[in-house]
Amino acid sequence: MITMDTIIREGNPTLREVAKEVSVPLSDEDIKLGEEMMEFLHNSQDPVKAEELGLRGGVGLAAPQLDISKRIIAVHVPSGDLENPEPTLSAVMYNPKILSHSVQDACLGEGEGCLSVDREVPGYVVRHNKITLSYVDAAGVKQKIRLKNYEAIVVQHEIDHLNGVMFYDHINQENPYALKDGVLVIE
Ligand SMILES: O=CN(O)CCNC(=O)c1cccc(Cl)c1Cl
Ligand code: NI
Repeated sequence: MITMDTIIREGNPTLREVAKEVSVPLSDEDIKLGEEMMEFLHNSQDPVKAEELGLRGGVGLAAPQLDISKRIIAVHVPSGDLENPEPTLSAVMYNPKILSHSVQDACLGEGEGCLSVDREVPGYVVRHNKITLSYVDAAGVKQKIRLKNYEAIVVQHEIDHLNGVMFYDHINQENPYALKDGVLVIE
């Protein structure tokens, strides 16, 4: 089971490597890893389990955060509305690739956090507002989807991990809250 002890922290060189594509058809090992990554996200978002296991909450996770330099990410974005418990996006993605993106940029008003970063790093993380993404799903099927707003931001945070990029690499050092005209701030 993945716990906070499994997650490597900044300073570990694996976080700065470009991860390798996984072979398709998927190996049992890679399928099992994806399942464990998704289980971690579920546990981290469950108040009882998170407290029991001492987990920080997360809506995404990338294999390099487990010191495994493979292009595998898991995302589980709850709808945030108790009436409708269905997540807005829940998937394990193998070899995810951004095929195209909007001109429109966006950032989260609250900034971003990372389980591999044991500190707050304030500031806007400007990303693409909309992306067209291809990936291989847990069943080994090639998928092509379009994402926007929060879901697109989360997936970009995870794909950054596959390329050795940390969220704070995008923050303007002079003025962390500087914004170019037209950037959408997502609250
Ligand atoms: O790489 C994944 N993590 O580090 C998990 C913890 N961070 C989050 O869940 C998180 C929090 C805020 C904004 C974004 Cl975009 C993300 Cl992804
Ligand atoms: Ni992260």
